Amino acid sequence: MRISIGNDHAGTVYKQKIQEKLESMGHTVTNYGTNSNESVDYPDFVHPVAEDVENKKADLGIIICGSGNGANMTANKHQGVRSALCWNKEIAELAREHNDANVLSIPARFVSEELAAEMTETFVNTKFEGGRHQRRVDKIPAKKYCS
Ligand SMILES: O=C(CO)[C@H](O)[C@H](O)[C@H](O)COP(=O)(O)O
Repeated sequence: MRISIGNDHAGTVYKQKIQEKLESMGHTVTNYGTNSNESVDYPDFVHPVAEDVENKKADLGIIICGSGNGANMTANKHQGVRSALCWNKEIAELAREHNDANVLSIPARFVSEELAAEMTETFVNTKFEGGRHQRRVDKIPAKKYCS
């Protein structure tokens, strides 16, 4: 898979570990940084990931900030992006199975590096179930209520 990844200063170490794991699994990773621990603004590093997913240049995105919320909010501003804030493997699995999430948002300051890597593996390896969930996912865009 083509996977784009972005993070702020809170997620640099986690990103490095996750990128290594994804590459060892055979995925092609595009890293938008930051690669430093110096304070930065998470939208600058999350928008490029969401744009790749929106424009189908990436199959999935991984975004990491301190709480996961700012990154998640940023990604979900993009058309066709369904970014899920996840804090355990079960939530990551459900985000794919039920919500067809295409971006995983990781709260680096609230999960261990090991759990972050495990959630990533689960997210990438889990398929959308479709069926009743497809109907619900189709209703997520707000325009469905405006037409
Ligand atoms: O969690 C975040 C956004 O949702 C960011 O990663 C920041 O870490 C958070 O806003 C805290 O910022 P700080 O400059 O590291 O104190």
